[in-house]
This record gives sequence, C-alpha cells and structure tokens, in this order.
Amino acid sequence: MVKAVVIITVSDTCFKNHAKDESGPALFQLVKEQFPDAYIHTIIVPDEKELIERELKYFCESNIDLILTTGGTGLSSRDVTPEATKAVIQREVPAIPIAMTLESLKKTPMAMLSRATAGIRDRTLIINFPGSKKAVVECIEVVKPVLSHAVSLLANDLVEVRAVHDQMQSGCPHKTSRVVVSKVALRHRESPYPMLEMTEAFHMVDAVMMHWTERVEDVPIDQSMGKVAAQQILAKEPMPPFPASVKDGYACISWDGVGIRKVRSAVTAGDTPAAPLASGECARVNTGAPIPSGADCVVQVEDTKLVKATDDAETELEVEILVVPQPHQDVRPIGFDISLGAVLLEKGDVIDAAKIGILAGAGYLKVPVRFCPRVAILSTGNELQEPFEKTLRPSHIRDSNRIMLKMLLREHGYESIDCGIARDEPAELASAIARALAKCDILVCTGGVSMGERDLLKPVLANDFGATIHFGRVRMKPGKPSTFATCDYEGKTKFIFALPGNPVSAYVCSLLFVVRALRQCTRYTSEFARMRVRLARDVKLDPRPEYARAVLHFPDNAELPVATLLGNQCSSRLLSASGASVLLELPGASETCKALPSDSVVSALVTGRIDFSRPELYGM
Ligand SMILES: Nc1nc2c(c(=O)[nH]1)N[C@H]1C(S)=C(S)[C@@H](COP(=O)(O)OP(=O)(O)OC[C@H]3O[C@@H](n4cnc5c(N)ncnc54)[C@H](O)[C@@H]3O)O[C@H]1N2
Ligand code: MOO
Ligand SMILES: [Mg+2]
Repeated sequence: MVKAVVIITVSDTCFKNHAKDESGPALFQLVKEQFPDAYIHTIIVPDEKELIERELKYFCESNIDLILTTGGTGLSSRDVTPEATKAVIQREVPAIPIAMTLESLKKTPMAMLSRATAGIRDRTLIINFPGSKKAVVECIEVVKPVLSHAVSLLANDLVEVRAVHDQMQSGCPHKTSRVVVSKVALRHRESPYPMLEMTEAFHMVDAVMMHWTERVEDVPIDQSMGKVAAQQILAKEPMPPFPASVKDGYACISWDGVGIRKVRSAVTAGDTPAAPLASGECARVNTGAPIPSGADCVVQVEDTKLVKATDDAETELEVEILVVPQPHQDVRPIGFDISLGAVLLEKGDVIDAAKIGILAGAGYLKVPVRFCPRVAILSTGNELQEPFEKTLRPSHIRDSNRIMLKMLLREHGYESIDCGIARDEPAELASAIARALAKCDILVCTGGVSMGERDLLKPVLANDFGATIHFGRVRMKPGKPSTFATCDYEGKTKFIFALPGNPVSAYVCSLLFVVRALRQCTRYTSEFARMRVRLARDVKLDPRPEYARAVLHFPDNAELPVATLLGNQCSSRLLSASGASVLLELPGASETCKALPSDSVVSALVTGRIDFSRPELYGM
C-alpha cells in the first residue's frame, strides 16, 4: 500500500516563484486520485545536484514509499535531476523510463530528449518525470498500474530485513526502528509528558539511580586521583617501621653526655645496624637510617669533632660530642609519622596527591572508590555538521554541544566517550543509541526532545529500546523538554539523559542533571555549593524558575558578592554561559512578583570557576 509520497519539483524558475509550478500540483492531483489515503508532501528545489540529492536521501530515510520528481531531465546544463537520482539510488529500474519514453514518443519525438531515470534506495521508489505538465500527465498514466505493486514489493522486502535485523545483536549498525515518522498533521499539539518541578525531577533521578550510588570499585592508586574513597583505610604498618635518624650525625646513648666516643659502626639509609651500642660508643648514621639498639639519641655532625681516624681517612675511629644530648633527640620512633592502625583515608575523602603517597607508603596498591559510571555523549540533528568541516551546507550549523558537554564534564572531573552525530531518522537514531549504550552506563544526548516532527528521541527510546521515560518535561528555563529515561540493554540498566538541543539548555541541564548524577554516584553529596548573592541590576522573571548564568563581583566592604548576568539569556546563546561562575536560581514569576529589583538577594549555585585573573570582571 502506498502510504507516503513526496513530489519534488526541480526548477530554478519555480523555486524563485512557486506560482509558476504547474507540474508539481498536477502530479499532486493525480497521486491524490490514485492514493486518496496517502500522505503527500510537495517541495520545490532549484536545479542544484547536491540539493536534489540531499532531499532525495532525506525522504528515503523518512519512510517515504514513493518519490516523484518533475523537471530537470532535459539537455540543458542545469538539468541534473537524473544525475542526482543516480547518485542516491542503489538499484535502477530501467524499464520505467523506457515505458514512459515509448508512450511519449507516440505523441512527440521530443520524448527522445528526456533523460529521466528511476530506481530504488532502501525501500523507496524514485521516478523522474519530465518538467512539463503535459508530459507529467502522460507519464503518470504509464506508471500508474505498477506503482502500488512496486511499493508493496519494497515494503515486503523490508519486513524480511526487519526480521533478520531483530534477530541480530541490537548493537547492529544498521538497526531498524519501530518508529514510523508520523504524519505531521497528526502530531501531538500538547506534550503528553507531565511537567515536573525541579525538586521532583531531582528526586526522580536520585531514586532511579539509587542502587548505583552504592557501587564501589577497586582502582590502582595511580588512577584514584580525584576519586572518593568508598571505605575507611587503616595503616597496616607503622611509619617509620623502625626508629630512624632525623639527622646526619652519630647515634649515641644520651646518658653518656658530652665527651669522646668510639665510632663503633656506620649505618646509612637502608643498612641494617650491626651490633648494639655499649656505653662510650656511637654509630655514624644518616638521615632515615635505623638507630642501632642501645642508642636513644642522635647528635648532628655539626655538634661533634673528629678526634681520631685511620691513616687513609677512610674510617672515623673516635669523635667528640660537644653538646649535651637529650634523650630521644632527633630520632623518629616507630610509627612516628603513621602509627599502626591509623586512619589513612576516611570514607568520603577525595583522593589527592598526598593521600596517594600515603597509600603507596603504607603498601596499598589499590584503593576502593565510588564507582564512576561510563558516560557517552551523542548529538542528534539533521542540521548538524562536524566543527572541523570546511564548508557549511545551506541551513546547517556546526555541532557545538558535543565537545562543549565533553569539556564541561571534564571541568567537573569526569571523562566521556564521544559517540558522534546521529541524524533525526528513527533507524539512524536507534543504531547510534544502540552503539552508544553498548559502551556506556549513562548516555547523554542532545536535541530532538521537544515538539517538532523531527523530535524523535522519546519515541525511539520508548519503542526501540523499551525505555521507561521517567520524565519528559521539567519546569525550568532553560531546559523545559529535559528527558530522563532508563532501559535494559544487553542485560544492564542504562541511564539516558536526553537533553534539549539548544546549547545553553544542554549546558545548564548537563550541570543540573548529569554532573549532579555523577556527583551522586562518585561522591557522597551531589549538591553544588550554594551562596547568596546580590543582583547588580533588575531582572525580569520568567514564568519558569530560571537558571541564569552570571559572574560575581566582590566590591570592597560589600557583605555579599554582586552577580551580573552574562547578557541575553536566550537558550541558543552560548555566550551567556561563557565564563559563568554561577547559575542564579531565579524563582518563577508570580502574579505579585514579575521582576526582581537590583540589590535583591538570590541564591546561586557555584557551577564554574571564579577567574581572579580577570579583575575587571570582578570589580577589583
Ligand atoms: N512547540 C514547541 N516548540 C518548542 C518547545 C515547546 O515546548 N513547544 N520547547 C522549546 C524549548 S524550551 C527547547 S529547549 C527546544 C528543544 O529542542 P529539541 O531538544 O527538540 O532540540 P532540536 O529541535 O533538535 O534543536 C533545538 C535547537 O538547538 C540546536 N542544536 C541542536 N543540537 C545542536 C548541537 N549539537 N550543537 C549546536 N546546536 C544544536 C538546533 O539547531 C536548534 O536550533 O525546543 C523548543 N521548541
Ligand atoms: O527550555 Mo528551552 O531550554 O528554554 O530553550
Ligand atoms: Mg526540536
């Protein structure tokens, strides 16, 4: 059955003036008569090969059964429709243009000058028609009898392909999707997702991720930097494990006082002392060397005098102690630095360089830390190009979200896996998500969560992955369509934060949901530090509670820092997050309060750095 048809008029003239298009509307009428229940979409494009190709591919990937083009099949240099078609089809159907040409030749020899082609891409049949209305009417009559059957054949093929794919690993790169792009006129006019308050959304994430926050992993100490200790660690050895000299000098018996000592032995660091000292004897020792038994103090070399040595001066035989030694002087007793059983790490401690040194010194090679989930980042959107691409195609933008989120997570101490860009096509989204889920515990994707007909994230998650959408809207600005879902993938629970595509929304929601969740998993507290600040200027309130990006100033003698918003807070304007130290928690507007005057005190979440290297920003 033919369910969806696209008619593309290819003509520079009609593109400039849609009113001039006669063959497109004629085709529309004829298709409508034959398939009254089909969804029919028409567009006009100029005679540009790349553009035609792009549109053909786009509609082939959108579950369209039949694409009919009209125009651009002649001999002029601008006529490129057959070339564009040949570039996208995988198999030609040569008999269709032959049949059309044979019929047209009965009317006019001009039919010889049409280069129309026909072919198949995936499950879509594409047929070129000439540009004139008369030719279109004649040609459609020729193909009419086979259209329905051809489309059914292609659709049946797909059923088979789907069955094979369903049996295959869901990580298959060619995953098909159960989501059919619905007719745009039938889309929701109201979001079906209830709007959660922020606190409800946080509670939901906490509750759903709770069992993860208890997970612990043992990591080698050199990979534990910045992680949080998951249990108390006690010293299993004292440090030092022997009484050690603090100075380079002579280990003595303090009771002997000042006077001449026989130098009995020499002990450098790492040596084992030979014999115990007797009264009147000393042992030469170095810093860190063990004190021989019998000795109870060390006299530094500066407080002694050489009395007698061997002729070759290789060995000291006698020294004089010049300063009265005190018992225990310059000796670190066993366990002086760390006693046996002392606490090396408390549960919840953030591991730093010194702690790693302590663990190494105490013989710990691994340390139990809070488990850090693997995070993957995926951008979605037909309009997205890679930042490194030289030229920007028409109506395209560069993907800024992916790298921004990667770096934002890194700023907060978390690494992530880059999963590229997926187009807004159900099958492509499904395979990109499947590939990402295979590599991660938490998937962060951006785009495609709002109300547009190409916003397919939620249906793809629900239908293709059986995901539970815990929330799909939150009363917040920016970030209203923020979505949180979980699904089982390859027997494991995966957490999905599907964030809005607007870059600022992605930035703020990543902080408030993703970084927060990661902190909850990896630390014992998820909260950002909160501080009270004064508004530098009046602020108009949005109906939704707003997270405004701001910098702080610290005026002399002011009791609170002063916050200045980083310009226009529109959710597409990433400059408003550039250099932000805090997110101001502005309340939603009420009947009685629609704005906050300057000097009002509001709370601010410290989500960024305070850059003191730019004093002009901070009023210093
Ligand atoms: N009828 C309604 N429309 C919209 C609503 C609504 O409630 N009703 N919500 C608006 C809000 S709020 C937001 S936020 C956006 C969220 O949009 P989506 O998540 O569906 O994202 P997209 O439509 O894919 O893109 C939105 C915007 O962001 C740009 N974008 C997307 N990805 C990237 C990227 N990786 N790098 C840079 N820029 C990106 C994209 O081009 C769009 O301009 O929906 C509103 N609409
Ligand atoms: O909620 Mo949207 O993120 O304002 O732009
Ligand atoms: Mg959208």
